[in-house]
Amino acid sequence: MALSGVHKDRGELRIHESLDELGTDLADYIAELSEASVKERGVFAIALSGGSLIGLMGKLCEAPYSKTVDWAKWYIFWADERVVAKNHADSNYKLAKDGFLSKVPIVPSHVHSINDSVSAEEAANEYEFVIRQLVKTRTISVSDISDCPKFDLILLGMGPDGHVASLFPSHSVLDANNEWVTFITDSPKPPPERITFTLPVINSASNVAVVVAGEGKAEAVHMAIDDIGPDCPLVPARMVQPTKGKLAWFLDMPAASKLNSYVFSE
Ligand SMILES: O=C1O[C@H](COP(=O)(O)O)[C@@H](O)[C@H](O)[C@H]1O
Repeated sequence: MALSGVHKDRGELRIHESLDELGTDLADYIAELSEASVKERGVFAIALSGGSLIGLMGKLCEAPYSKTVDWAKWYIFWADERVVAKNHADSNYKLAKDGFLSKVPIVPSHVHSINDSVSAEEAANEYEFVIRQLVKTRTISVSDISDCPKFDLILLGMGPDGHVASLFPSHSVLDANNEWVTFITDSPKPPPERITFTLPVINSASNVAVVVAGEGKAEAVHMAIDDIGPDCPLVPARMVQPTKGKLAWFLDMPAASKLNSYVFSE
């Protein structure tokens, strides 16, 4: 790893020389959390995002992880999904299925994707209902300080505008705090109809990792991590602050290139 350290209030920073190195570190991190969770709870409840994240998780499909991870204990969810057919090029499910889920022996009934044949509102409600049933059986743990589900790991990407999941800057979706899963029909990034975990759910997870690569996201990384002062706009990624869980940033050098140098001091 090129640089690593713990920021005073923005979690662990893991900055990598290359995407290859980032991919290996990310696979190690996920495999370690899976092992710890299976040991403690017997299962691993992980929520994926779409976008570049899935490609960066690719090493998990290779040795040694393909053989050593206890895939039968994994339960898969999505932190956000586009409300399109599952075979549509924009589907986060399709992306994960083609790039990851079809390459490892995850139990098909453990893969919890949205109902793509209903409205965004209904899909969000149904998805929350599914999660509620799995919280009752403790397949998904429950937060001890809120009524929210406590996923073992939520993996997030981040857009150049600082959005995470489908929580976009200056959008009212950022204020949703009565639901676990909500919906939008006016996403500034196509497609417009999406469902998304709300901030309280993301911030109740045991572990949240934000995985970001590329110079085009350097400004958003700076806004999400550095001390930027009260007058700067609050990007959604900065609102990711697990209450009791751990936050980790997986960055490549170009994405980290606008961070203030003091963050590297540890
Ligand atoms: O629209 C979305 O974008 C973000 C970021 O995607 P990336 O390709 O820039 O990494 C993604 O995390 C989210 O799941 C997706 O729906």
